[in-house]
This record gives sequence, structure tokens and C-alpha cells, in this order.
Amino acid sequence: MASSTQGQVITCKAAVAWEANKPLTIEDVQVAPPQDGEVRVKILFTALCHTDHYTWSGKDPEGLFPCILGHEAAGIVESVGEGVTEVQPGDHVIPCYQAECRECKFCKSGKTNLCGKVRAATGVGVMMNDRKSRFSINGKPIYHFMGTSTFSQYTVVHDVSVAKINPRAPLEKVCLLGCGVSTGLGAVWNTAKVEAGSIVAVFGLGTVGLAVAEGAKSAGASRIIGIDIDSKKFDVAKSFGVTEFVNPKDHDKPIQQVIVDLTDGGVDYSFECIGNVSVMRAALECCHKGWGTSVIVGVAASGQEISTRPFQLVTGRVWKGTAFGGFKSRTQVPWLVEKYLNKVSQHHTLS
Ligand SMILES: NC(=O)c1ccc[n+]([C@@H]2O[C@H](COP(=O)([O-])OP(=O)(O)OC[C@H]3O[C@@H](n4cnc5c(N)ncnc54)[C@H](O)[C@@H]3O)[C@@H](O)[C@H]2O)c1
Ligand SMILES: N[C@@H](CCC(=O)N[C@@H](CSCO)C(=O)NCC(=O)O)C(=O)O
Ligand SMILES: [Zn+2]
Ligand SMILES: [Zn+2]
Repeated sequence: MASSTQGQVITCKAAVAWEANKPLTIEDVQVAPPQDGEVRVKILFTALCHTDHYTWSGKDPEGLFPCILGHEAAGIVESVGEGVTEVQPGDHVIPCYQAECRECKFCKSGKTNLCGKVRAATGVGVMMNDRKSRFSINGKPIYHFMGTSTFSQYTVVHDVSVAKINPRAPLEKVCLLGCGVSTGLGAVWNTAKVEAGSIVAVFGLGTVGLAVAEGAKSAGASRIIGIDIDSKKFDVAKSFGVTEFVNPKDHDKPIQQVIVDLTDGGVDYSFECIGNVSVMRAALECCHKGWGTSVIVGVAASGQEISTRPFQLVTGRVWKGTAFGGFKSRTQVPWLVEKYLNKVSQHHTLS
């Protein structure tokens, strides 16, 4: 059914980042109607991912200001532009910063979840159709962010950047599948492909690290070692499957040595979920000789580089990275939502 706002400019509240490192301010923002291939979404719930903080801090080479941040959210389609066939007003959706067009070289390769269709536009804060923003304040354009800009009551996204989900799903929970939780689970299931019995190290126990732990537990890992400089994280991490805790501040030795000593030569899989290049090195170097694989999930600041002795790779360790946990967004986010709903109903049946 057509909404009363279809085709109209909507004025709503949004949190605007005017400059790097300056507090966001809540503003009245004009949100233009969706053009060809675009979808306007009423955002009902949005979470905060460390990447929002990263771009806000000014360390993201793609960061543009003023902008509307936010990329981990859920909402309902308000209206759609010409040619949009896969969603309609009223559909429950999760915006996907990692698009999936199913037509580009990347999508067709079967080798990656990265999609090339709208990435050039989303990287410079505009929509692909006219290379302009749909957000403005009294005529002054405000940049989009990651093709999602969910810190707004209404946002406009490309149709390839929106996943239609089961309307029974609680949006305040499944919004986390828009980034952190999916990324952590996918890093384990898709990128590392952790096998039962593996020893896993997780560096950083924020949303992403906790989801890695949950994924590793579900894959049957025998030990899940959580490493964080904030010991307050350890209690919650236990409930996500972490079996042992290490706070680097409690040790004089390099953290990779501590983990190697704890594990008879190193872990089978490690995950860096912080965005710190020294920790990325430690995460690689705590892997077992011959087969240990380390996955970089954290996003490091502009100008930062990773390093290690090539001997680490010559002797069989593997260094990988992951974006959105390797999930194909439009296809697999609805699947993750179903998986979550089934798990919740199973718990209800059991209790
Ligand atoms: N690759 C992707 O697709 C993807 C997706 C989501 C997030 N990320 C990135 O993943 C990282 C984690 O995101 P998050 O939202 O979980 O962050 P978060 O801030 O919630 O968690 C980070 C954790 O790391 C810990 N930490 C910080 N420095 C540490 C150190 N030196 N040693 C050990 N622990 C340390 C912090 O105490 C915190 O618990 C960020 O860099 C984020 O940008 C990447
Ligand atoms: N603009 C950043 C890119 C940071 C980055 O790597 N982003 C991840 C998602 S983080 C989600 O919280 C990603 O998906 N990367 C692949 C892509 O952006 O195409 C920078 O340049 O540092
Ligand atoms: Zn994120
Ligand atoms: Zn594509």
C-alpha cells in the first residue's frame, strides 16, 4: 500500500556528524524521495559499531563530513523508487553496507561477498543514480555513510543494499545482524571454517569478538581463549563460549608468547577483533606452525600497516581478512534472521 509520504520530502530527526571528533547533534534533516533503484526506510532500531566511532574519529580515509553515520540497524520500507522489485512499502528490512547485486563480477565469482555495483558511490557518500545525497539540512547536502546512514529516522539506500527479513523477527534484536554479530559468526564459519576440536584465540571481546566466540562454540571448538585489556569483558564473554581469559596487562612477555605457551605451540585459529596492527601481528604469531590461520576482522586507521617476518608464513601460518564475515548480504541476512528465530523458539520449547 502506498504511504502518505510517498514521493514527498520527509523531514525527520537525525544525528549529524558535522566534523571529525565533534559530538553528533540531533537535527531536523530533509530526506528526499527514493530515485530509480532506491529504497527509503523508516529506521526503528540502530546499534553502534566500532566502525562508526572509527570514521567519526577522523581516522577513516573515506570519512566525509558532514555525514550521517550508522550501519547496524533494522526498519520498515516507507517507499521505493522506480524499478525496485524485491521490496515494497511495509517490508521489514535490514540495511546492508555490503551490497549484493548478484550481477557484477564480484557477485558472480562465487569467491567473495564483496559487491562492486554501488561501492564507488557509497565510498564517497552519495547515491549512484545522480551522484548526489538524499539528505540535506535547509538545502545543504549531508553525506551518506557506508550506503546506510542509519542514525536517522528515515534513510535512503540502494535496492542492492537492503535485505528483506521475516516480519516476526524482533527488530531491536536482529538489527545486530546488520554488522557485528554476522561479521563475527561469518569470520568463523565462512572465512576461517573452524573445525570441531580446534583451539581458537579471540583478540578483543566487543560485539564482534563475542560473536566470534559464539561461532567458534557452535563449530565445536575445544578451547576458546579470549584476550582483552578490559577484564570487565570476561564475565559476559563466558556466556558466549569463551573458556579461558588472558589480559595482556597481567603479563610481561609478548602476548603471542603467552598464548603459544598456553597451547603447546599455538592456536589453530585466531581472530583480531580490535583494529590494532600490533595485535594483528600477535594474532598471527600465536598461531600454530604448519597450519594456524589468523583472520583480521578489525579495521585499522589510515596509514597503519601490518608486518611480520615472512618466515611466519613460510612455516605454514595463513593470514586472512574478512568483510561482513564473508556473508552474501541480501541472500544470507534473511537466513541468519531465520536461524535466530528458530533458536529462540527452540529455547522456548525446551524451557
Ligand atoms: N571486517 C568487518 O567487516 C568488520 C565488521 C564490524 C566491525 N569491524 C571492526 O572490528 C573491530 C571490533 O569492533 P567492535 O564493534 O566489536 O569493537 P568494540 O570496541 O566493541 O570492542 C573492541 C574490544 O577490543 C578491546 N581492546 C582494545 N585494545 C585492545 C588490545 N590492545 N588488546 C586486547 N583487547 C583490546 C576493547 O577493550 C574492546 O573490548 C573494530 O575495528 C571494527 O571497526 C570490522
Ligand atoms: N573506509 C574504511 C573501510 C573500512 C572497512 O574495511 N570496512 C569493512 C566493514 S567494517 C563494518 O563495521 C568492509 O566491509 N570493508 C570492505 C569495503 O569497505 O568494501 C577504510 O578505508 O579504512
Ligand atoms: Zn560495523
Ligand atoms: Zn554485485
